Amino acid sequence: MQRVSKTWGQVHALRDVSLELRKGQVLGLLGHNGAGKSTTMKLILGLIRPSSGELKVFDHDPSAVESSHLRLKLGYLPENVSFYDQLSGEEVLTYFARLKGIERRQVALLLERVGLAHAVKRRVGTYSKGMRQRLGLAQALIGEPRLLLLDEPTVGLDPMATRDFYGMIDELRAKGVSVVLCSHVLPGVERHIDRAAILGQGQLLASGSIDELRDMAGLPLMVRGRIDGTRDALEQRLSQSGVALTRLNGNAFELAAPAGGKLDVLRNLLQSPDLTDIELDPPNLETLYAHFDGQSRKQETLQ
Ligand SMILES: Nc1ncnc2c1ncn2[C@@H]1O[C@H](COP(=O)(O)OP(=O)(O)OP(=O)(O)O)[C@@H](O)[C@H]1O
Repeated sequence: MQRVSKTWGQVHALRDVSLELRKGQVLGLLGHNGAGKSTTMKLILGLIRPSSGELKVFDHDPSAVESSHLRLKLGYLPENVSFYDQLSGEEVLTYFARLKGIERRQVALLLERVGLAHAVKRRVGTYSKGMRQRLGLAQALIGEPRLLLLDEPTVGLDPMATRDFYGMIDELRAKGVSVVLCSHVLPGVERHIDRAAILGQGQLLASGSIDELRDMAGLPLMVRGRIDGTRDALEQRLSQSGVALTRLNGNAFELAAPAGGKLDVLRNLLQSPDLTDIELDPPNLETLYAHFDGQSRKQETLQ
């Protein structure tokens, strides 16, 4: 995507967004409600066209009529999956496979892969929310797509099913499948994505690998530890390098080591003979998301 904008009347759903996704990469697309995530997915699918800018999927304009063959390479799980309730899971998937021109043979394998083998003959109307979501995933995987677009894929999945889902994403990534993953459920996502793009009010607030986002944000490393005896000496030593120590219960403490000076702080800590425990908590995806989103809201208030 090169400087892509999309407007709906007065609404700027996307403004000047540039993004790139390579083969076998998983991109986490993050943003608050209405930030432009679904719009981005619909543009990639060719369901809508950009108001300006350029968008290419496998080197083609996805909305061009002659690009209909492209759709065979794409798999899409919409945010709200809805199926024909009167059909069984097997019938639903067979129907979607036929629409995509894919052999029925895949249907049973896919249902097994998403853990629905026991319910293939049951009517979808009797499925639980998580089972419907699994069926949605199976539908997105029909025809072994090269690019998967998943809108809130783990909504309704229990912790084990969520773990299985991310295991599946890791396998697909290893096979060279590219994935765009929209999620509001951030904990646990960062290990499975190569890059994150954070959208806010239709604008790209930040994008890069987790390490790049950490460098950009310059947030401190949170350090928690325990010390045998008094914390006074350590407190004094750290205050010389401008780091304040917060006393917690018992003889535990917490401090925020500045991004640029964290190694100095850690060396200082490790030299303390009384240190009995230490835990490091680098900024995670949730903290980074809150940072970039908060920064853009602050700027908006100032304008
Ligand atoms: N067909 C449409 N007509 C008018 N406005 C639209 C249309 N589709 C989206 N919008 C607007 O574009 C903006 C971006 O919407 P989008 O659905 O892309 O957000 P989102 O990030 O997917 O949000 P959510 O997390 O709530 O699903 C919103 O202000 C939305 O109201």
